[in-house]
Amino acid sequence: MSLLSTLSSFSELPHLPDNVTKHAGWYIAGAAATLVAWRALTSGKDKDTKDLPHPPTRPILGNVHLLAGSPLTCFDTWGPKLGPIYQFYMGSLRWIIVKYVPWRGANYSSRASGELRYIVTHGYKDIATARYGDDWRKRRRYFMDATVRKLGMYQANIDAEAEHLVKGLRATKGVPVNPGDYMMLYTYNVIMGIMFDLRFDEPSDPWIREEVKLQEQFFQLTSFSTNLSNYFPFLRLFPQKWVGCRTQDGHEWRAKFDERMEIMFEKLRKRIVDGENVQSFCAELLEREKAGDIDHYELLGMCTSIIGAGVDTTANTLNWWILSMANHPDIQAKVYEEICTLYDNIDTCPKYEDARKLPYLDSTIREAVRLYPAGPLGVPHVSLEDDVYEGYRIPGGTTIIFNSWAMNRDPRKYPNPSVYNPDRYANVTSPSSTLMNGKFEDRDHTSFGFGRRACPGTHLAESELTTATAALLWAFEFVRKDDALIDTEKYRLGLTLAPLPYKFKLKERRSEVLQGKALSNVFDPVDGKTTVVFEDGTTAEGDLVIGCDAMRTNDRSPRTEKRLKAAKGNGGERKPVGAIMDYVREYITWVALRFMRRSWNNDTIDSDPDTVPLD
Ligand code: HEM
Repeated sequence: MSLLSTLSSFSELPHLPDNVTKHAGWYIAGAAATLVAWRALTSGKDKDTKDLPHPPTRPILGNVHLLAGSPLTCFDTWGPKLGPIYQFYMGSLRWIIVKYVPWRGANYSSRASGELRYIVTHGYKDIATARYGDDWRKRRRYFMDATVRKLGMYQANIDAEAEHLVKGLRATKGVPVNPGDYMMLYTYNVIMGIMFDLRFDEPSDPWIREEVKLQEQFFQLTSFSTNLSNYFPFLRLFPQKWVGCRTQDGHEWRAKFDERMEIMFEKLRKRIVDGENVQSFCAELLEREKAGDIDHYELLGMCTSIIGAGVDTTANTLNWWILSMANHPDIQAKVYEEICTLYDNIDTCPKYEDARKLPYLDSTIREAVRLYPAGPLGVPHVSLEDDVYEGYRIPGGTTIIFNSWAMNRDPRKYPNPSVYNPDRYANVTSPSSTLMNGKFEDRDHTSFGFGRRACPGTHLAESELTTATAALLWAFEFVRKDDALIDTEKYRLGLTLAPLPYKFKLKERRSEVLQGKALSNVFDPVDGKTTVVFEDGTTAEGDLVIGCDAMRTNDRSPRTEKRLKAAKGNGGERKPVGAIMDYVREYITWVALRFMRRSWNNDTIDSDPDTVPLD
């Protein structure tokens, strides 16, 4: 379900006017007649081309019922049988999924339309959902100017944030916390530093909690079950509120996000007016707005993309890397040894300039990015024009998913693909940001996307990951809570791919040196407890818990908020009958999806007569 949520945001259809509902019968009859006529007119055409293979489909549903469970597993099953390129149906929509198809040209570089996406981006005036064209190119160029050409200008910030990350975790004094919150604070602060020259101290800061909530709401707003009419257009014949289309929530989300951004911009303007020379990306954007190069909505849209794409992705990659270190003490020890031998100034927290010279550390990061891509199915692309690929017809406007998950785990390229083995990158020296622009076969992995839409934040992500991992490992040892390996093949697929909550201990390595005193931190492998002695003589012990649950703390969807307000009787706008309808709709959706899965989950590709024969 969660993946579908992500994917669904790329396939919404335009809204039909309300009066459609009055003439539903005529519309259905008209649509059926058009379909028959179209079939008659087009049959026999394109004799030289063929349709792509596809898994068995059900009338109306297509393949939605199979994907609703675990899409990655579903694609893992279909892929070996259907080959490197095949199609499947999301209700009435045909999507294509590819593996090892190195399309780089403009044709496969656009994005799909969608009503909610239109709302939350002020009409695609951002980077990530913008259609291919001059406006997208311009915004992407401005962004990359800051994060590639001028990255050096922000590096001191990133170094300082990595040190804050270490200090923040040390300051918890062994009280169990969720380090995932600290990773998120780190990546959010890096982005806020670049955009506004601003930072926050604590993950518990109300501004940060609100941010976590907004990101989660954004994800829910574009989720599968709230947008069923994307795939089943006949649902558009009903009032959209009945079928869960949450346009009003989309407007509210946008208003809230804009309000927060305007507060940031106001602070920035004031500092500039006061004569401060603020070096920040948004200060540059304000200049560009003044010069008429961009309008205010583009300004806000770009902020949406950068925060939306740049925080959770890198934070969860760090969570996966920590998990990998905790699972592999031998690998962890080797990285630490590399830090000790190659880094001269071991008494101070390493900075990027030193960390980037540690090849084994670099391999451990690449391996985590390969095995756990933040967006395992990337962001769907859309083709602009009709095309024929190896004899297959690919109509313009088709949604195309690049299956990074499968590509990164192909045993032909990565022997024992699910094993965390940094040595596979022993001879790779070029950064991913360089390799992704070279030959497809030479890439270290495909986690940063494809062609012209490939991630423009790759350089920044590389710098953030290198700086933070070196600082963390310099300061702490990650120790598994018990002997059993933490299961890395289970995950939560929400906004990005996140590990399930897992427990480990942070054993401080350098407290003595950092504090200038012979303080101790002792990990007892027998009872599994770590005791840290602090400067003031106090001691503490405890587990540190990491996991995606942190991303959900305090989370409440707009709908839940309204319900709570209504329940408290404090005048929430939603009337009780509206709340009941919400429950009923959610329940029906839930039952329907469970029913569909139970009824058809015995389907196999081979047993279905509709399946296109495979060689
Ligand atoms: C480990 C970290 C990251 C990973 C794995 C990652 C991955 C991706 C992927 C797979 C895409 C879609 C590419 C495609 O459509 O083919 C993407 C797009 C994007 N990413 Fe990243 N990303 C990361 C970090 C960042 C950061 C730090 C930023 C910015 C601060 C960022 C900004 C963007 C933007 C703006 C897009 C949309 C590009 C477009 O549509 O033209 N990403 N990213």
